[in-house]
This record gives sequence, C-alpha cells and structure tokens, in this order.
Amino acid sequence: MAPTLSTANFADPAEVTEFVVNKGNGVKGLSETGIKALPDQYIQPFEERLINKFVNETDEAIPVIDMSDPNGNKVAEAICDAAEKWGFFQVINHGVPLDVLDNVKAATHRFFNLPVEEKSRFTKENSLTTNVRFGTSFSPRAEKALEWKDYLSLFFVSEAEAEQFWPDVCKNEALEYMNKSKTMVRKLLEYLGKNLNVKELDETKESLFMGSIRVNLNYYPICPNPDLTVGVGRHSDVSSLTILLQDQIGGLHVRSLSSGNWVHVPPVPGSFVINIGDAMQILSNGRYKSVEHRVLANGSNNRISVPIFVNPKPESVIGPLPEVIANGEEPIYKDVVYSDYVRYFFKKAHDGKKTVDFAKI
Ligand SMILES: COc1cc(/C=C/C(=O)SCCNC(=O)CCNC(=O)[C@H](O)C(C)(C)COP(=O)(O)OP(=O)(O)OC[C@H]2O[C@@H](n3cnc4c(N)ncnc43)[C@H](O)[C@@H]2OP(=O)(O)O)ccc1O
Ligand SMILES: O=C(O)CCC(=O)C(=O)O
Ligand SMILES: [Fe+2]
Repeated sequence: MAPTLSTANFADPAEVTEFVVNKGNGVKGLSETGIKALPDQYIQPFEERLINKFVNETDEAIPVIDMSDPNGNKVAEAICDAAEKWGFFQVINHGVPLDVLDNVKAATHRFFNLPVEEKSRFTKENSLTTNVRFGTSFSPRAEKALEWKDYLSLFFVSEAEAEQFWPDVCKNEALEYMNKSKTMVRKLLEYLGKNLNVKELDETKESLFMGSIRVNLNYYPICPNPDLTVGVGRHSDVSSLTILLQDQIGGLHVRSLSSGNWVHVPPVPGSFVINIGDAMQILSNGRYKSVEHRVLANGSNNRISVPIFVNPKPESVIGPLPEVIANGEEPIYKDVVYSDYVRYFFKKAHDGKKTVDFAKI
C-alpha cells in the first residue's frame, strides 16, 4: 500500500533521504504520498534544468529510419550517417514483435506497483546478487542534487541466473525483450561495423560490441515541481549501443551536435530509440558519437522507459579498432579495461560527456 502523509514525516530533509533511498520507497513512494513541493535535495542547479529557450521543438529532429528493407544499402547508410551526425535515431519496422514491447512495458508497471517490501528485496543492501539492483536517482551518494527516477537494473549473466534472481513479475518479459531484440542489434552492429572496415561480426567482434547486456526498467513518477528538477541529468551512455523503448509520455531530450540545442525525441508507437554509447565512440576513434541526453520530470503523468544497454564484456580492453586506425588515423583514445570505465561512470554524478575523458590520450 502507498505510504500516507501520516506515515511519512518530511519535516527534516534527512527524512526524505531515509524514506526514498534507504527505506526503498523511491520517488514513486514519495510522489504517492501526495507531496506538494519538491524536497530541497531534488532542486537542480539552474543550468541543469531544461529551460525552454534552449529547447528546439520544430526545426531539428533525430532521424526516424525504416528498417523494413534490412538488406538495402539505404538503411545501412542512414544508420551510419545518423550515428556520425546525431549519435541518436529511431527505428521502425525493426522486426521485434510489438507484443514483446507491450509485455515488457506492462511488466515494468507490475514491478514498480509492487509493495515496497517486495521491491526492497532488490536494493543494493538486500539483493542476493550484484546483478539485480533496485534503486533511485543515479548515484545518490555522489550527487549534490538527486534525480526524479527509480530503476530496476538487470545485468544478464545466464538464463539460469536470471530465472533464479530476477523478480518474478518481470523476468520472463525482460528476458524475451532482450532475446527478441538481438537480431536487430546484430544487424545494427553489422551496418556500423562495415562502415568502419570491420568485415564481419565474428566471435571476437561480437564479444567486443555486444559481450554483455544490461536491461534497466525506469520509472519516472509525477513530480510536484518538474521545472526545478530532472528525471535523468545530462549524460552519455557507457554502452556500445543503447536500445530504448519509451512509452507515449515523452520527455527524452538529446543535445544536437550541430546546433547545441536540446531536441525532444517524440514517442513513435512501436519504435525504438537507438543511441551510440561511449564504448562505440572509443572503438570507432570518435567517428560515431555518444551524445548527451537527459529526461524531463513530468508534473502530470507517470512515465516508463526500458533501455537495453549493449556493452563490451566487462573484461574486454577497448580502444580504437585496428581496422579504423589501419589507414594511419591518429588514435585519440587509449586502451582501457571496460569494467574500469563503467566503475568510473557509476562512481560520480551525471556530468554530461566527461566520462569519456577517462579514455582520452
Ligand atoms: C541507474 O541510472 C542510470 C544508468 C545508466 C546506465 C547507462 C549504461 O550505459 S549501463 C551499461 C553499463 N555497462 C555494464 O553494466 C556492463 C559492464 N558491467 C560491469 O563491468 C560491471 O557489472 C560493473 C558495472 C563494473 C559492476 O561491477 P562489480 O564489480 O560487480 O561492482 P558493483 O559492486 O556491483 O558496483 C560497483 C559500483 O557501481 C555502481 N553500480 C553498479 N551497478 C549499478 C547499476 N546497475 N546502476 C547504478 N549504479 C550501479 C555502484 O556505484 C556500485 O557501487 P556501490 O558502492 O553502490 O556498490 C544511465 C543513466 C542512468 O540514470
Ligand atoms: O528514459 C529515457 O528516455 C532515457 C533514459 C536514459 O537515458 C538511460 O537510462 O540511460
Ligand atoms: Fe542514457
């Protein structure tokens, strides 16, 4: 049952942290108390709020690419072009059955609608494995201002491990979503690879581009003062590629590489939003761009999204691919162990594109 105002006492800011972070109620629990004003620790510095004048709603839009002709050169060309110029695009007719998408969205609502005692079984403190984590904000201990989002993060190790440890109310749907998306992911990676002179996605390349997968279920509850905070702050993903399913509410904004404007990513039913992550930017020696994005908080609707982070294996060493620098191109990144890179990302607050400095020469 949702906690009521009488059970939650927020006179002291420390009470909010205790309720949201430590007790596992999340911002969903806070929102459901009927709280009327944003607690101070969610107030973002002025420059981090999405001020309307920097948002371009009309002139620019990320490309929407129809994948229904998967062998057509035009599709490959459009994808590689978008990866270079935007780092973001949407795909339609991608071959992933629409009921799989509906099922994982329903499963996301089911998980977040569980009573707090059930969800708390998966907090960092209580989870039986580090591969399953229910949390809030991004890195609450490192953040000066918290973010208005709860999440369940599922790192895939094996079907058996998932069967044992992932929450019952969403594990089958999350696994099916991940598995049914793999053909599309391979296709995207083949297109992106060919354009970098990678002849085929053999075992070594597959392990480097898509050797590990993390599925997150994100929940952004209604926020009392959405203009003062963010759902997710400015960041780029550390993945090779991210495949994002969003519902119909909207709120994701991408920084345009050409104008610097924040551009909204309008929900397109049945589509995926695809973005290049830092690992791909590094492997491509900067040819493909991992681009800053962020999510608005919303004053009237709850929102969900379900990203699949397609990553190198944690133990992989990532650096500019030999195929890319074979022509004498100067490497701009050094080799780094991927898990070191990800740990560096997770241990600080969101800070735009700064994570990639970790790998800069
Ligand atoms: C949550 O809000 C987010 C998330 C994102 C994510 C964007 C991405 O691109 S995620 C894809 C990242 N890639 C991978 O996960 C694949 C490679 N994985 C690894 O190398 C390892 O699994 C590891 C991530 C390095 C963790 O290794 P391990 O040695 O097992 O260490 P832990 O003790 O589990 O964690 C260490 C430290 O990391 C933080 N952390 C770990 N997992 C998560 C998680 N799922 N979500 C958030 N933070 C996590 C955490 O700080 C841990 O320290 P603690 O002291 O808290 O234990 C984008 C935007 C968002 O808003
Ligand atoms: O919810 C969204 O639209 C984007 C979330 C995101 O950027 C992330 O989880 O990395
Ligand atoms: Fe992201």
